[in-house]
Amino acid sequence: MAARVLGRAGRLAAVVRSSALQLRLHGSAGLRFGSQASFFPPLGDAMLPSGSFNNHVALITGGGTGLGRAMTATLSQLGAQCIIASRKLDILQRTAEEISSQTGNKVHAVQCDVRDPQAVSQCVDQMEALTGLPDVIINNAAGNFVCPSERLSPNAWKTITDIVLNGTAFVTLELGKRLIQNQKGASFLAITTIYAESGSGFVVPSASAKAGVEALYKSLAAEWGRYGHRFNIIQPGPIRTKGAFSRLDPTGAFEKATIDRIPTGRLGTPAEIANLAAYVSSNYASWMSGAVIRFDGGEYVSLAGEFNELRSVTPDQWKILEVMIRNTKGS
Ligand SMILES: CC/C=C\C/C=C\C=C\C(=O)SCCNC(=O)CCNC(=O)[C@H](O)C(C)(C)COP(=O)(O)OP(=O)(O)OC[C@H]1O[C@@H](n2cnc3c(N)ncnc32)[C@H](O)[C@@H]1OP(=O)(O)O
Ligand SMILES: NC(=O)C1=CN([C@@H]2O[C@H](COP(=O)(O)OP(=O)(O)OC[C@H]3O[C@@H](n4cnc5c(N)ncnc54)[C@H](OP(=O)(O)O)[C@@H]3O)[C@@H](O)[C@H]2O)C=CC1
Repeated sequence: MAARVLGRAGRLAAVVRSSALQLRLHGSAGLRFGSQASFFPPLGDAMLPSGSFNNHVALITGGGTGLGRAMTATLSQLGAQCIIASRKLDILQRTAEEISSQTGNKVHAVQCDVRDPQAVSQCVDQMEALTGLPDVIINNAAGNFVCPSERLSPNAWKTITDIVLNGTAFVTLELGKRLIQNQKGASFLAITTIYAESGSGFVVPSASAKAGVEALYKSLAAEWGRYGHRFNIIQPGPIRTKGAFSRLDPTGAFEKATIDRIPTGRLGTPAEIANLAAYVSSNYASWMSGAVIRFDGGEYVSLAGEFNELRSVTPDQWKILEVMIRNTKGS
C-alpha cells in the first residue's frame, strides 16, 4: 500500500518536473489534468540522442508558434539547422533568436505565405542560398476556426483549404522536384488531425483539407520512395496552443469536456509531439513511410466506441444491471 502511494507521489513529482522543463524550452501554457493523468506524466526533454540531427537541415512551416515552434526547438536541440517559414516575419525572427540562443544552433526565419506558389518557390530559393536543400520537411502550417457550415462564405472555405491542402502541396511539390533533381532524399512529415479520418462538423473546410493532405502524403509515399523520400503523417489530438484554442475553443468550454473523455486524462503537450515528430523525421525511422500516427491520448477511440459512456456507471449500479441482464436467461 505504502509503495503504491509512494509510486503515485513519484509520478506526480515527475509531472511537475517535466512541466517545468517544458515551460523553459517550449513556453507551454498551463496544463490542466483530469483524475487519471498522474498515470501518464508528460516528459519534456528530448528523447533522441544528442546530435541525432547534426549536419541535417530542417524546414518547419508555421515554425514560429505553437507545435511548430516546439518541433523546431527539439530539432535544433538535437543538432539540426532549422528554417522556419510563415507569414509573420517578426514572430518568426523572435522565435528563431530565442531557440538558437538556447541551443547554439542556427535557426533562420523566412517569410512565406504557403497559399502562394510563387512565394513558396522564392522561399525555397532563399533556403537553398542559406542552407542548401533540406533533409527534413515538416508541413505544419494551418488555418482553422469553428463555424457552422451554413455560415461559411466561399472565401472562408478557400482560405482554409488553400492554407492546409494547397499550401502543403505547393511546399511538398516545390521541394520534392528540386530534391529529385539534386538526387537528394528527404523525410516529409505532415501534421493533420484525428478528424481527418472521421470528418467533423463545424470544422468542415479543415476536415476536408486535412483528409486531402493525408491522401497526398500516402500517394507520394508510394510514388517517390524511388527518389529517397519518406512521407508520414501525425494526427494530433488536442494540445493547447494559442493559435488553435483561440479559434476552436473561444469560451474554454471544450477543454474541460475533452479532458473528461480522454482516457489519459489530459491534453497532449507541445514537447511530446515534438519528440514524436523528431523520431519520425530522423534516420532512426528510415523504414517508416506511408504511416499515419494517431497521437491523441486515446481520444479518437473514446469518441468512437458506442458504449464508452458506461465508464460513468458505478460498481453498485453494475450489480443492479448485471442482475437485470442475467434475469433474461432463457427468455
Ligand atoms: C481546441 C483544439 C482541439 C482540437 C484541435 C484540432 C485541430 C486543429 C487544427 C488546426 O488547424 S489548429 C490551428 C489554428 N491556427 C490558425 O488558424 C492560425 C492561422 N489562422 C489565421 O490566420 C486566421 O484565423 C485565418 C485562418 C482566418 C486566415 O487569416 P486571413 O487573414 O488570411 O483570413 P481573413 O481573416 O481575411 O478571413 C478569410 C475569410 O474567412 C472568413 N472568416 C474568418 N474567420 C471566420 C469565422 N470565425 N467564422 C466565419 N468566417 C470566418 C472571413 O470572413 C473571410 O471571408 P470573407 O472574405 O468575409 O467572405
Ligand atoms: N493544437 C492542437 O490541438 C492541434 C493542432 N493540429 C495541427 O497542428 C499544427 C500546428 O497548429 P498549432 O501550433 O496548434 O497552431 P498555430 O496557430 O500556432 O500554428 C499555425 C501556424 O501556421 C502558420 N500559418 C498560417 N497560415 C499560413 C500561411 N498562409 N502561410 C504560412 N504559414 C501559415 C502560422 O503562422 P503565421 O500566422 O505567421 O503565418 C502559425 O505559425 C497545424 O497543422 C494544426 O492543424 C492538429 C490537431 C490538434
